[in-house]
Amino acid sequence: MKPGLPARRAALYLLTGVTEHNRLMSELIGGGALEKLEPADRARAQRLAVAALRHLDRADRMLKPFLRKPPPLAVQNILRLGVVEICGEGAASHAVVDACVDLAAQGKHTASLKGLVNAVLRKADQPALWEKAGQSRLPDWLRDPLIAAYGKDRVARMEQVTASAPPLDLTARKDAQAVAEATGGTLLPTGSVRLTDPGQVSRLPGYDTGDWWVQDAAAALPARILAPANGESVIDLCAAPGGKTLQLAAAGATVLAVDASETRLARVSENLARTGLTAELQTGDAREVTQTASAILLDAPCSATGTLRRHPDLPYAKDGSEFAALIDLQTQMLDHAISLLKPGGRLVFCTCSLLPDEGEVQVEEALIRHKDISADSEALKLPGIDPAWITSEGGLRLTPDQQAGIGGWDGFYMACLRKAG
Ligand SMILES: C[S@@+](CC[C@H](N)C(=O)[O-])C[C@H]1O[C@@H](n2cnc3c(N)ncnc32)[C@H](O)[C@@H]1O
Repeated sequence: MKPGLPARRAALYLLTGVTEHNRLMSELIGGGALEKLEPADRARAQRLAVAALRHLDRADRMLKPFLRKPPPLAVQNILRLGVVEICGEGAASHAVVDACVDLAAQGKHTASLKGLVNAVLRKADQPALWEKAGQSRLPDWLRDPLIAAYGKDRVARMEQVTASAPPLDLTARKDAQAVAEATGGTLLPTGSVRLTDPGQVSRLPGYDTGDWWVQDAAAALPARILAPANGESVIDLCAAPGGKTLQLAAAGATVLAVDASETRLARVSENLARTGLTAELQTGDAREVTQTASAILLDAPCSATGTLRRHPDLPYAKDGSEFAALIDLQTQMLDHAISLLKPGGRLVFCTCSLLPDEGEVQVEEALIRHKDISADSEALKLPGIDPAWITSEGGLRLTPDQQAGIGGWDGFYMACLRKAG
C-alpha cells in the first residue's frame, strides 16, 4: 500500500463517522477505529481528521466554486480532507491528490467519482482562495444561540481561537514555577503552566514523577475558587477523569470523588496513582449522595461547547437535541448539591459550556429557588481574572476569545454559592 494511505483512510473513516453517523471521535477511537494502524499513522490519522473538522466550513466554501452540484457526502469528505491537507497543512499537492483519488477508487460509493476528486483537487492548491474563504463558522444550531448570548463579533473571535490547535496547559501538584522551568513552559497569571509546542506529553519532565497533570487553564479555576483548607473534607460530585480531584487532593483536602461512570472513575484512580495523591472514590449518581460537607465541587455534565478547540467533532456529531435533558440533570444536581451543603458552607458549580442555559441561567434560577444561598463573587477575584468577566448573577463567564493573545482557553462558567450560616 502507498505510504500515507492507511492514515488518510483512517482519517476519512473518522470524518465519515462524525459527519455521516453523528459519532464523536472519542467513541470511534474507543471502538477500535485506529487499532490496526502503526502509532505514527494513528497520530497522523487523528491529526488529519481534526484539521479537517476545524476547517470544515472553510473547506466547503473553498470547494463550492469547483462543484456544479453538491457531491455525495462520502466524496465531499474526501475533498474536505484533501483541500485541508493541501491548503491548511501545506502538504505537497500532487501526493495529496493521488492519495485522495486512491481513497475514492477504493470506496463502493465513491469509485465512480474518482475523476471528479482528481479534477477538483488539482485546482485546489490556491492559497489565495483559501485565505478568501475565511475562517470556519460553527454550524447554525450552535452559532445562533451563541450569537444571541455574545453577539456576532465576539462569536467570530471565538471561532478564530477554536479553529487553531490549543496550547497544552499543566497544573502543578506543588510548585508551578518549578514545573514551568523544567518543561520550558510559561507560568500564567492564573497559576497554570502553558506550553505551546510540547511534543509527546508522557516524555515531558515530571510526567513519571507525577509533578503535574494536563488541564486547561480555565478548567483549573473552579478548584482554585473552592480553595479548600488543608485537611478540609470536600465532595467532588462529578469527578472523572479527575483533574479537579487532583487539585483538591494536592491542596491537602480529604476528598470524596463521586462519578456515575465506573470506567471513567478508573481514570481518576490512575491519575491519583501517577501523582501520588489520594481520594476516596465512589461510583454512583451525584443525586443520591447523602454525605454532607462544607465544601462541594459540582462540575456537572454539559454540552461541552466550551471545549471545541479540543473537540472540533462536537458541532458536527451533535445537533443540540440532547441538551434539554442535560440542562434538567444539571438543575437536579445543583439542587441536590445545595441540600448537601452544611450551614456556612460553599459550593462551586461549573460547566465547560458556552451556553448560558448551562451556566448563568442555572445559577440565576437556583438563587430564586434557594433563599438561603447567595453568590459570592468576591471568591472569583483570583489573580489573572478580569472583574469584567463577572456576570450580573455573580458567576464567572470564561470564553475562548479571552486570553487570545496567548492562545485562548476553554469556555467555562463557574459560580461560588454560599449557604447562610
Ligand atoms: C464534566 S465531566 C467532569 C470532569 C471532572 N470534574 C474533571 O475535572 O476531570 C462530568 C462527569 O459527570 C459524570 N456524570 C454524569 N452523570 C452523572 C451523575 N448522574 N452522577 C454523577 N456523575 C455523573 C460523567 O461520568 C463525567 O465524568
